[in-house]
Amino acid sequence: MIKAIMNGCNGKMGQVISAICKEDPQIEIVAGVDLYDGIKNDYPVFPNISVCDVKADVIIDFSNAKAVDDLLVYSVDKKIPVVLCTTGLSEEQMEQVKAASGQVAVLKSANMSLGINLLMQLLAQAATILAPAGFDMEIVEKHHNQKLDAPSGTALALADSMNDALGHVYEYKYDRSSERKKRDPHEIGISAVRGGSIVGEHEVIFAGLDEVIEFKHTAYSRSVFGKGAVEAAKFLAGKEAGFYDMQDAIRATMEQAD
Ligand SMILES: NC(=O)C1=CN([C@@H]2O[C@H](COP(=O)(O)OP(=O)(O)OC[C@H]3O[C@@H](n4cnc5c(N)ncnc54)[C@H](O)[C@@H]3O)[C@@H](O)[C@H]2O)C=CC1
Ligand SMILES: O=C(O)C1=N[C@H](C(=O)O)C[C@H](O)C1
Repeated sequence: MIKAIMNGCNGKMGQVISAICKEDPQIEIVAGVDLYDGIKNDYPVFPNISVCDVKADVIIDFSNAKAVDDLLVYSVDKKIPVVLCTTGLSEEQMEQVKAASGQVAVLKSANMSLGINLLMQLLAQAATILAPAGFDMEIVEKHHNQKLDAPSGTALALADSMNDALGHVYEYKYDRSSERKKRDPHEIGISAVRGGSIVGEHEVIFAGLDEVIEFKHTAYSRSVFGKGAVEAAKFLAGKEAGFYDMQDAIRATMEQAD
């Protein structure tokens, strides 16, 4: 049985993961961490990860960007692999994540769903054909009104998958209201919509001359992220130091199924 610490256990995703693990005989949450203590869980909950003294094989993190610095220190110090799902990290924090992965296994993904991870591969392929043919690339993402970061980590990851495939020559454009000028062909526009209880929608538009191709992913429930994160935790427990992503976990799960 894999023993997991749930960082951000009393949040929306923390509670989804808790419910999934309760039904899974391969993984158990042995401790939680959260600033908010208003939920009763069947494991001990600590207000900060630095005071968590429960032994574990892996940490699953869905918390807040501000919590990630302490999380990385703890993970490196205790040599516990971490599945890092929190979005909105700064560039400095991304450097810290990379540095931590030199000492412990870190799996970072802005989106744990199978659909988005497949979409990244499809977009890389589409971009290499459509961008040189003059198609403009735009991303529109929609999320619930409680989300703190914008644009979503997923929108940035989708843009990165196209930009990586195109040799990193594209700039990301988040706002067109500050200047009056035509769209630069070497930009990827990213727009964020916030409202109600939308779980997560990502639409990628390739707009060419007289034709438009659109790719769209809709998450109808948070369990698509939760299931992916739990599979990622099972994959990462016991792994040697290194930087892993969701594609690594999906590949391993598919190889096991064969
Ligand atoms: N990678 C993925 O597939 C997904 C990533 N996310 C990301 O995960 C994060 C959490 O999302 P939600 O659960 O929807 O948010 P939420 O706001 O419902 O939950 C976050 C929880 O973290 C707690 N928290 C805040 N500071 C903390 C600290 N220093 N230590 C421990 N806990 C702390 C909060 O009290 C709260 O209970 C966000 O960054 C979100 O964008 C969300 C869904 C999917
Ligand atoms: O905050 C959320 O809810 C989500 N955040 C992630 C992101 O920023 O991409 C993933 C998912 O879309 C839900």
